[in-house]
Amino acid sequence: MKRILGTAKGQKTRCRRESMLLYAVTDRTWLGDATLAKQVGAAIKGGVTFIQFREKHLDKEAFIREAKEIREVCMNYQVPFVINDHADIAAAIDADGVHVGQKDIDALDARRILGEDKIIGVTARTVEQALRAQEHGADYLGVGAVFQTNTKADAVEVKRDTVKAICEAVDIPVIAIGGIGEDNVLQLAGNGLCGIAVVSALFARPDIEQAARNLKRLSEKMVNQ
Ligand SMILES: Cc1ncc(COP(=O)(O)OP(=O)(O)O)c(N)n1
Ligand SMILES: Cc1ncsc1CCOP(=O)(O)O
Repeated sequence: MKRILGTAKGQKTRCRRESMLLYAVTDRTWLGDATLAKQVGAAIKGGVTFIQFREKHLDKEAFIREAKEIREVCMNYQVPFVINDHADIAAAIDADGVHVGQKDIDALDARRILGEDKIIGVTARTVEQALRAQEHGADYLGVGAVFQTNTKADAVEVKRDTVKAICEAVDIPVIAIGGIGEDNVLQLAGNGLCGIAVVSALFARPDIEQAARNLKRLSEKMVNQ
């Protein structure tokens, strides 16, 4: 069932649709001599509108240290900053929110941990999951993998019809993720998406700022087509 949410006067919007246009998910795989903070800075300069800190191989101490550094960069540029999986760490370092999957804590529990003002993103691969997440207070949905990806070993493909059905079913912003690059962004047009989430199409590129510029332009075109 559709629920009217959003931007009416006096209503709280934790998550503006414009911030979902180009959502970057961090990954240290391609760091080389750079720092993640530098890479994230370049991505934001190029037009990234949202950052998710997703690091699967750091111990807790390094995770928190690095997350605080990236939070600082995002604060300087006033770009929303969420943490993947760990609502407790998001609360501890005062991140803007958390992104959780179907195997992580539920949005209701994340909301209990983070409070009313923080952003909660949820991964959804079916309309049922999407509606449940919305009902449980999710602020946006990440849907994917929409294309083949080498970045997430256990990624499951979500068909285009399902992406469209999810966008039609919910009122919160929906972004696509998984295997998205400059060559295929426009294939996502016409489904009701608010933007794209990318990892390798940014962080594996030698010129991250330029890659962000290109992806932002394409995402805008995709959303408005
Ligand atoms: C924006 C966005 N969408 C989907 C995901 C995937 O989340 P999840 O299913 O929890 O998988 P992991 O990221 O934990 O591997 C995401 N991270 N971001
Ligand atoms: C985190 C995640 N969730 C579904 S696919 C994916 C990885 C996307 O990475 P890439 O943009 O490099 O394909």
